[in-house]
Amino acid sequence: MADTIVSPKPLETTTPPGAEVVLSVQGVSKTYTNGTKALRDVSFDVRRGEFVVVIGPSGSGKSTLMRSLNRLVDVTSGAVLVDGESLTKAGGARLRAVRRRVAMVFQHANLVGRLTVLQNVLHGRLGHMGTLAGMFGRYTEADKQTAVDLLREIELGEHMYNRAAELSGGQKQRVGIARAIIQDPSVLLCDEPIASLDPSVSKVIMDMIFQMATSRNITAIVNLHQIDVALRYATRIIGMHKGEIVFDGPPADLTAETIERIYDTPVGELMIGEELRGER
Ligand SMILES: Nc1ncnc2c1ncn2[C@@H]1O[C@H](COP(=O)(O)OP(=O)(O)OP(=O)(O)O)[C@@H](O)[C@H]1O
Repeated sequence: MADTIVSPKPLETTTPPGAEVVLSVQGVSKTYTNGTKALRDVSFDVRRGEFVVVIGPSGSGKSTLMRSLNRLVDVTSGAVLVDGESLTKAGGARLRAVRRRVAMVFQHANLVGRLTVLQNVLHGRLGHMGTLAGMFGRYTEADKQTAVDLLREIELGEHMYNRAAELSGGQKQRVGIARAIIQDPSVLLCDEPIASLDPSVSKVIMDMIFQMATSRNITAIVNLHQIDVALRYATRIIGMHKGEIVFDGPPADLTAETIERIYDTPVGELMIGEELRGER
């Protein structure tokens, strides 16, 4: 697979200098029950408005990290703070409140196929509603209007009453993004959002994630396999290797040497686009 869907020129960053920390990962380790150490003492802070891309070879712990940030995975030690509140220690209603601030876009969108596109977007509001109201789908008029507006923004307005199962892969992912955005999160997690899409659709999806997050000042953390895409969009890149962070900095600092350290492979043997081989 040639991973050259966009040229490696970083977009303008909108990160305000000195913005507040919205996500703090403090000494996080994760050992699965089979003994695999997926994360080893991982620490970093992310500020409002940053667009962070996490790269690393298969098995380096990117998905485990992502899933630790919304507690789909319980960490073995360390802490994750969202807007200063502990996600790792919270339980019950507090946990629900903290998780509400973290939205996720999945590789396969994870929509409910038998429901309409509009209902799928509205699902992003469930965390804000009481159990009964959520069970009976009693969304507020404001929520419904926001969902319709978002669907128009992502150019799926005419499909809002279609069943989600009828959409293409790229359209489903757009709905997944709208569902995450309507949650009004502080942090948007995207776990390999373009891994199952072709290059032209991938560009549309990455542009959409970037635009929707940065225009709303939502901090985004995106797992990607494609280094050239990471360089194009990221305001900051985190490189993982065997469960550890081995690079954390701006795209301009990602040298060929660093790429080799992250992937444990000579740059010439990686499919990263010609520009990156000679010039970095
Ligand atoms: N549920 C699990 N139980 C046991 N081991 C797991 C589990 N999930 C992941 N692992 C292991 O943890 C390590 C990190 O996996 P993870 O999926 O986080 O890596 P990744 O960088 O996201 O990989 P990929 O790019 O292939 O998705 C790997 O060795 C993996 O086999």
